[in-house]
Order: sequence, then structure tokens, then C-alpha cells
Amino acid sequence: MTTPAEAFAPAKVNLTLHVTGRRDDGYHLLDSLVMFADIGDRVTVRPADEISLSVTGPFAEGVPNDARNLCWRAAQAFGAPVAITLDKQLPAAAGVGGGSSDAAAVLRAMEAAFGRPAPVDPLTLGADVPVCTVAHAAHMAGIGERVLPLTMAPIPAVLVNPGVSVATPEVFAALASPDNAPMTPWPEGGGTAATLRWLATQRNDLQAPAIACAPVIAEVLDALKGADLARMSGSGATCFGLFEDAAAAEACAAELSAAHPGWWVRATTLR
Ligand SMILES: C[C@](O)(CO)[C@H](O)COP(=O)(O)OP(=O)(O)OC[C@H]1O[C@@H](n2ccc(N)nc2=O)[C@H](O)[C@@H]1O
Ligand SMILES: Nc1ncnc2c1ncn2[C@@H]1O[C@H](COP(=O)(O)OP(=O)(O)OP(=O)(O)O)[C@@H](O)[C@H]1O
Repeated sequence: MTTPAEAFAPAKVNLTLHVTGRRDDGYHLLDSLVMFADIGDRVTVRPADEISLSVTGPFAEGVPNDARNLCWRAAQAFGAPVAITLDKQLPAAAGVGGGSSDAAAVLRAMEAAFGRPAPVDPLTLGADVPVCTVAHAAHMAGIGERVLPLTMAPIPAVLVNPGVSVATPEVFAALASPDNAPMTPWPEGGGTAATLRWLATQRNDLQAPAIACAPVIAEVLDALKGADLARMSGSGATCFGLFEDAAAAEACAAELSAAHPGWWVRATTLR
């Protein structure tokens, strides 16, 4: 007999996102440094007669509760019927991998509940799902299937979403050129200050096309200009500010929450 299980689905943050080519099938080649927040969604799975999904939490509205949801598809791919609950704490279509992290969490929870590894290639659920199965600092390449875990010092951060959803395919379609330079090597072992200096020389190639789709992203980046580094994550609209000091991140989050009550603002630590 199997037991219920719970798993955390942390927000994914692309500290860099270089688009270095496009395959014949239209998918883009990526070179990205990814870390994960200590805020996120939470899933529980309970063995049942058929798959079902109940979505709760502050961002439940508009999230599908059927086979369109990546949680549902992850359970189908695992090949066992479960009743899933998804506590949606992350904004959707926000560049923080919400659905992808939820899918990876369902696979983790089902592995615990059924006591066997998920017989699933995570890439079949989405380009961000492989890195979300690792769920901590990693270098991501290919279209998302090549994931190399990294040992990185935790980085204090603020995440800000202005409440506009951005569709990933539209942002890729608005990219001026798919052929851009890859990352230069990350200064491994250099500590947070060296990582922040290096990050300032890297890019998110989807930032300009996302701003063209949703100009408010430029306002968010401007509001984060007190951070040691400010950039957009994924295909947006969520942006992040990075700090050497956790107290500075907390202070920035408090100030932005007060100035922009309609924005989603969270201080966090990336790992
Ligand atoms: C932008 C990122 O968030 C960066 O981490 C991911 O690459 C997107 O990952 P995802 O949302 O899991 O992406 P998928 O659901 O697999 O693909 C959504 C759409 O994004 C575009 N897409 C996605 C990944 C990729 N490497 N190249 C692409 O061109 C394609 O138009 C695809 O139809
Ligand atoms: N578990 C889920 N949570 C939120 N949205 C989901 C989920 N499963 C499917 N979706 C659908 O996927 C769309 C994209 O949402 P998601 O939060 O995964 O995007 P994202 O944060 O931009 O992801 P990425 O960073 O991987 O591009 C939503 O508009 C929603 O209809």
C-alpha cells in the first residue's frame, strides 16, 4: 500500500539566459545559469482511483485543473492515478517556471509515495522540467535537457512580478536573432562578490523582446536599480535583484512592496 506524499516546488530563476541558436524544430539552444528560491508552490499526491487535481492558494485563479496542468501530465507520465493538490504561491506565466517546478515536484512526491523512480524523461513535460528536477543551482544547456548541478554560495535576492502574464512562445518569437554569444565561464570558487561581478557581464537575451511584449518590465528593472544586479528571469515578466547582504534584500523588498502595492514582491535566498 502506498502513502500520500508532499513536495516543494521552488521558484526557478534564470540568473543568465543566453540564446545561442535555433534548431530546425524551432526550439532554441540555451546557455543559462539557474538557481532556485526558498519560496514556491507545494504539491501533495494521494494514491486514488483516477487522476484529479485541486488548485488552492493566492494564485489559483486561472490555473487549469485538468490535463492542461503540468501536474496532471506529470502524474500521467509516471503512470499511476493520484489525487493531487497544488498550493499555488507563485504567479503563473511569470518566468519562474511555476508549472515546470510543479511537474518536477509531482514526480518527486510520486517517487516517495510509490517507492520507485519516475519512469519519465522530464524534457517531455517541458524544457524547464529537467532543471526543476534538480531544484538547485545548475548550468542548463541544449534546449533545457543538459543540466549540470553547481555548488554555489546562496545569494540573497528580491523577486518582483508586476502582475502581467507573458507567454513564452511570444517572447521567443520577438527575439531579434537566435544566434548570440554563449556565457563566459562562471568564476567557480570566487564567492558571491565575484559571481555578482561576472553576472553583470552576462545577459538574458529574452529581456529586450519581453519588454517589447510587456513594457512594464522596464519599470520593474528600474525599481530594482538599488540592487547589486537586476535582471529578468526566463521569458518574464518576473525580475530579480541580487544582493551580497540579506538585510539589504529585505529592505529593498519592504520598500518596493510599499511603493507598488499591486506588484508581487518577495525577499528570498537563491540556492
Ligand atoms: C525560457 C525558459 O523558461 C528558460 O528557462 C525555458 O526555456 C522555457 O521553458 P518551458 O516553459 O518549460 O518551455 P516549453 O513548455 O518546453 O516550451 C514553450 C515554448 O517556448 C519556446 N521554447 C522553449 C524552450 C526552448 N529551449 N526554446 C524555445 O523556443 C517554444 O516556442 C515552445 O513552444
Ligand atoms: N502547474 C501549473 N501552474 C501554473 N500554470 C500552469 C500549470 N500547468 C500548466 N499551466 C499553464 O502554463 C502556462 C505557463 O505557466 P508557467 O507558470 O508554467 O509559466 P512560466 O513561469 O513562464 O514558466 P517558464 O519559466 O518555464 O517559462 C500558464 O498560463 C497555465 O495556463
